[in-house]
Amino acid sequence: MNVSVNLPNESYQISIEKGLLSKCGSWLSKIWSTDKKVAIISDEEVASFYLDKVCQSVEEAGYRVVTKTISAGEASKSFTRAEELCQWLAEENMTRTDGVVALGGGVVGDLVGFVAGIYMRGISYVQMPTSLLAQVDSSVGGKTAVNTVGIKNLVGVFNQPAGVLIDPQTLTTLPRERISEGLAEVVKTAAILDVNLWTDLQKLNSIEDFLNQSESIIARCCELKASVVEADEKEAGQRVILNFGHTFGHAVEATLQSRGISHGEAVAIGMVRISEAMISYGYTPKEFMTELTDLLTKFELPITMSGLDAEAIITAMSGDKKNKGNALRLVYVSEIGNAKTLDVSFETVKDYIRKELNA
Ligand SMILES: NC(=O)c1ccc[n+]([C@@H]2O[C@H](COP(=O)([O-])OP(=O)(O)OC[C@H]3O[C@@H](n4cnc5c(N)ncnc54)[C@H](O)[C@@H]3O)[C@@H](O)[C@H]2O)c1
Ligand SMILES: O=C(O)C(=O)C[C@@H](O)[C@H](O)[C@H](O)COP(=O)(O)O
Ligand SMILES: [Zn+2]
Repeated sequence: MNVSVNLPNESYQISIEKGLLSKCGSWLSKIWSTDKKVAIISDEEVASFYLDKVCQSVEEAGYRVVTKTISAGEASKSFTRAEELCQWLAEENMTRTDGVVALGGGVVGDLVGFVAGIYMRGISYVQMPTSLLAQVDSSVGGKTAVNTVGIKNLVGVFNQPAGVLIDPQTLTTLPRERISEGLAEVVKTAAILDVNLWTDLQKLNSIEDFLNQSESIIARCCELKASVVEADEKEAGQRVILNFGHTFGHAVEATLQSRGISHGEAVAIGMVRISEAMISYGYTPKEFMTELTDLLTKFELPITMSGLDAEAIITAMSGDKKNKGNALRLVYVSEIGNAKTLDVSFETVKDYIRKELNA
């Protein structure tokens, strides 16, 4: 299955097929000439499963290959890792006419996409996402970033990949809680963009049921995200709806890093929290909450979290990139499959959070 992302300057294809990773060299040769040197960057866990296979296929296609692995986990989305990777690319004499592959989950994708955007002011890169979250969301659309001063994705660039290769077979080695994590972004995508996908998700009985249909659901999520990115590549307006659940979610994720909360778990909690608030003010229909929490529970995701520190959440939210002056731009579901935004003063949000979390 192929999905196109049509942009004024950098259109690209997303190829989705079980087993495609073993043929990634010939896939790559349709995008890059084989005289390029290719730097494949992965994390240690993903590398242990897939790096040899990818290297072999890329070399067989005729490319010169160099490889680098980083530690797995969110802590790698840092300036320090980005600088180390830039230094390594320089040591390997990588030039602007060469190419970089991001092989891994959203952490590798966001970090490597950022490095590819700044090394020599830009070197071509492709995404080979191996986690569900990266296959349905982070590998598409060109948002790249590192975290700093306790704020998620504070520094980054919009940098579209030259192509995205998705092999849903990689989900067989992904731990179950990471499948759940990716399903949080699938639920988000359906909630804001596609009532049909929402009802399809409701018909699934379990994570296993989802895995049986993963290829078509991944493709649907990519199509939906591509349509938003095509309409508003750099988040001047409509793209902001992809941030549903992320204002509170990112703050939870940043403040609970030491407890090992994942992005998807934090987004699940964030979607529930914003929907609670928006239902209480009459912006989101009441029935949405039961449907949302039923889906999240079925996919083994949290819907609430105790012990959140209101002041730490407020501080993390102050760095949200959607903020406009002293207002927070909040994304809410107006009806299933549609989302809208509401600008609310930071003072009002602070009062609400203190009231809710300190109750
Ligand atoms: N750029 C975007 O648009 C966008 C969208 C959503 C999320 N994100 C970012 O993505 C990150 C989360 O991504 P993630 O959930 O993929 O986390 P991750 O990259 O940390 O991967 C999760 C874990 O799964 C392992 N893993 C990945 N693929 C595997 C496989 N096939 N088999 C076995 N293990 C595997 C990784 O080594 C890691 O330990 C966050 O930093 C989030 O901010 C970015
Ligand atoms: O692609 C987008 O746009 C998104 O907002 C997708 C989100 O799922 C993702 O977590 C993104 O990285 C959040 O972006 P940010 O701009 O809030 O850092
Ligand atoms: Zn997200």
